[in-house]
Amino acid sequence: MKIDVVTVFPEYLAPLDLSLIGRARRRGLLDLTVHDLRRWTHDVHHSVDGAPAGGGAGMVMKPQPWGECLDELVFDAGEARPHLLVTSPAGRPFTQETAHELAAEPWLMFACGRYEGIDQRVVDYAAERMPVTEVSIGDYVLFGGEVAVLAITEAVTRLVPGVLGNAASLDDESHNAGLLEAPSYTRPAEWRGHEIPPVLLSGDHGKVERWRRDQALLRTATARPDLLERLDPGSLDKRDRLL
Ligand SMILES: Nc1cc(-c2ccc3ccn(Cc4ccc(CN5CCCCC5)cc4)c3c2)n[nH]1
Repeated sequence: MKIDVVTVFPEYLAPLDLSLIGRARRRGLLDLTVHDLRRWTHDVHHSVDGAPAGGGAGMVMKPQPWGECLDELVFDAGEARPHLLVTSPAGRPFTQETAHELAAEPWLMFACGRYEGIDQRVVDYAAERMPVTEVSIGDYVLFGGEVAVLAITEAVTRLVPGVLGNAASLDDESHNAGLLEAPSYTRPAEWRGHEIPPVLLSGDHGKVERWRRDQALLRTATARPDLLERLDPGSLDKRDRLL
């Protein structure tokens, strides 16, 4: 998978050099490049923003640097086109389902805005030439798009084959699709007066699986009853319904 990230704070994306994503990059599983948008400015101050048309608070990112960035990274680089992801508080909510959709794409490009966002014409112009999705990681307003890109990049790249060493972790997620995960424990068996639930030390895999399913249902009913509403009724067995 090829990923390009365009930002005025490339150092904000330094965590992408670490851990499993860093290892996947070094192994050639991810071709990830972070670009400084100021590379496509030409004034002495490398300015990337302007006063909002029609007035209002803050500043807006001007279109010219973004246009020249797209020229160099996309239009002048060949026929292929990325899926452009523009993070925004007003975007489509990013979910695990979105992560799976994006993990299947060959080329993603993230546009990290700052200030009050990017001139809308950049999004409209790009959408005439490639798939563009405005995406939000939650109903709160960040200073800019970089944190959202870090979150999305982690969620997507852990689904790319070979990136997450122990593929079993992904299987569990698919098993409990739609529910929150059950609580996890590791040794010691007793810690500051708190014990590991005995069933998990019983060696009875059937009982353990059943206990984890029950816990996932109870946790979901408590923290995210909305997810239960959306569950396919066929995925709940008779016992599940009794909980
Ligand atoms: N999930 C999520 C993604 C982002 C995100 C992503 C990208 C950028 C680029 C800039 N900002 C900051 C910003 C954006 C918009 C406003 C204007 N808006 C007016 C009406 C009320 C809400 C705010 C203010 C500041 C960004 C914020 N935040 N949260």
